[in-house]
Amino acid sequence: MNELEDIRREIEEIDREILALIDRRVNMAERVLESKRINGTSINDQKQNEVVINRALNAATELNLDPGSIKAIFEVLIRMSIERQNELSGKGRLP
Ligand SMILES: O=C(O)C(=O)C[C@]1(C(=O)O)C=C[C@@H](O)C=C1
Repeated sequence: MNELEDIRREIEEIDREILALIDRRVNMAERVLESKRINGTSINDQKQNEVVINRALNAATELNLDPGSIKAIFEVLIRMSIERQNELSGKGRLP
Protein backbone atom coordinates (compact mmCIF):
# COMPACT_ATOMS: atom_id res chain seq x y z
CA MET A 1 0.00 0.00 0.00
CA ASN A 2 1.40 3.42 -0.85
CA GLU A 3 1.76 6.26 1.62
CA LEU A 4 -1.15 8.31 0.28
CA GLU A 5 -3.51 5.36 0.83
CA ASP A 6 -2.23 5.00 4.40
CA ILE A 7 -2.80 8.68 5.06
CA ARG A 8 -6.30 8.54 3.56
CA ARG A 9 -7.17 5.53 5.70
CA GLU A 10 -6.13 7.48 8.78
CA ILE A 11 -8.21 10.48 7.63
CA GLU A 12 -11.18 8.13 7.17
CA GLU A 13 -10.71 6.85 10.72
CA ILE A 14 -10.62 10.42 12.05
CA ASP A 15 -13.79 11.26 10.05
CA ARG A 16 -15.57 8.26 11.63
CA GLU A 17 -14.55 9.48 15.09
CA ILE A 18 -15.81 13.00 14.29
CA LEU A 19 -19.14 11.57 13.08
CA ALA A 20 -19.50 9.40 16.19
CA LEU A 21 -18.89 12.48 18.37
CA ILE A 22 -21.38 14.58 16.37
CA ASP A 23 -23.94 11.78 16.78
CA ARG A 24 -23.23 11.66 20.52
CA ARG A 25 -23.57 15.45 20.79
CA VAL A 26 -26.85 15.55 18.85
CA ASN A 27 -28.20 12.69 20.95
CA MET A 28 -27.67 14.78 24.10
CA ALA A 29 -30.75 16.72 22.88
CA GLU A 30 -33.11 14.28 24.57
CA ARG A 31 -31.55 14.72 28.02
CA VAL A 32 -31.04 18.46 27.67
CA LEU A 33 -34.65 18.92 26.54
CA GLU A 34 -36.00 16.93 29.50
CA SER A 35 -33.91 19.04 31.85
CA LYS A 36 -35.14 22.25 30.18
CA ARG A 37 -38.75 21.12 30.53
CA ILE A 38 -38.21 20.81 34.27
CA ASN A 39 -36.39 24.16 34.52
CA GLY A 40 -38.67 25.96 32.06
CA THR A 41 -35.65 27.02 29.96
CA SER A 42 -36.08 27.78 26.24
CA ILE A 43 -34.57 25.46 23.59
CA ASN A 44 -32.52 28.23 21.98
CA ASP A 45 -30.50 29.74 24.81
CA GLN A 46 -28.57 32.66 23.33
CA LYS A 47 -26.35 33.08 26.39
CA GLN A 48 -25.29 29.42 26.34
CA ASN A 49 -24.70 29.62 22.57
CA GLU A 50 -22.18 32.38 23.27
CA VAL A 51 -20.52 30.34 26.04
CA VAL A 52 -20.11 27.36 23.68
CA ILE A 53 -18.81 29.49 20.78
CA ASN A 54 -16.37 31.44 22.97
CA ARG A 55 -15.08 28.23 24.54
CA ALA A 56 -14.48 26.79 21.07
CA LEU A 57 -12.78 30.01 19.92
CA ASN A 58 -10.41 29.97 22.89
CA ALA A 59 -9.51 26.33 22.19
CA ALA A 60 -9.07 27.17 18.49
CA THR A 61 -6.60 29.92 19.38
CA GLU A 62 -4.59 27.53 21.57
CA LEU A 63 -4.58 24.88 18.85
CA ASN A 64 -3.73 27.43 16.16
CA LEU A 65 -6.92 26.61 14.22
CA ASP A 66 -8.72 29.20 12.10
CA PRO A 67 -11.26 30.84 14.44
CA GLY A 68 -13.70 31.68 11.62
CA SER A 69 -13.90 28.06 10.54
CA ILE A 70 -14.23 26.77 14.12
CA LYS A 71 -17.00 29.30 14.79
CA ALA A 72 -18.85 28.12 11.66
CA ILE A 73 -18.52 24.46 12.72
CA PHE A 74 -19.86 25.15 16.22
CA GLU A 75 -22.73 27.23 14.88
CA VAL A 76 -23.73 24.19 12.81
CA LEU A 77 -23.41 21.89 15.84
CA ILE A 78 -25.60 24.17 17.93
CA ARG A 79 -28.16 24.41 15.11
CA MET A 80 -28.26 20.60 14.85
CA SER A 81 -28.92 20.36 18.58
CA ILE A 82 -31.67 22.97 18.41
CA GLU A 83 -33.27 21.20 15.43
CA ARG A 84 -33.21 17.86 17.23
CA GLN A 85 -34.70 19.44 20.36
CA ASN A 86 -37.42 21.08 18.24
CA GLU A 87 -38.18 17.73 16.56
CA LEU A 88 -38.36 15.95 19.92
CA SER A 89 -40.64 18.60 21.35
CA GLY A 90 -42.97 18.18 18.38
CA LYS A 91 -42.20 21.50 16.76
CA GLY A 92 -40.36 19.93 13.82
CA ARG A 93 -38.08 21.98 11.57
CA LEU A 94 -39.31 25.52 11.82
CA PRO A 95 -38.16 27.98 9.14
O1 LIG B 1 -26.92 23.82 26.66
C1 LIG B 1 -28.05 23.83 26.14
O2 LIG B 1 -29.01 24.42 26.66
C2 LIG B 1 -28.28 23.12 24.88
O3 LIG B 1 -29.40 22.95 24.48
C3 LIG B 1 -27.11 22.73 24.06
C4 LIG B 1 -26.79 23.80 23.03
C5 LIG B 1 -25.51 23.31 22.29
O4 LIG B 1 -25.63 22.74 21.22
O5 LIG B 1 -24.43 23.50 22.86
C6 LIG B 1 -27.92 23.91 22.06
C7 LIG B 1 -28.88 24.88 22.15
C8 LIG B 1 -28.81 25.99 23.10
O6 LIG B 1 -29.16 27.18 22.48
C9 LIG B 1 -27.49 26.07 23.77
C10 LIG B 1 -26.54 25.10 23.69
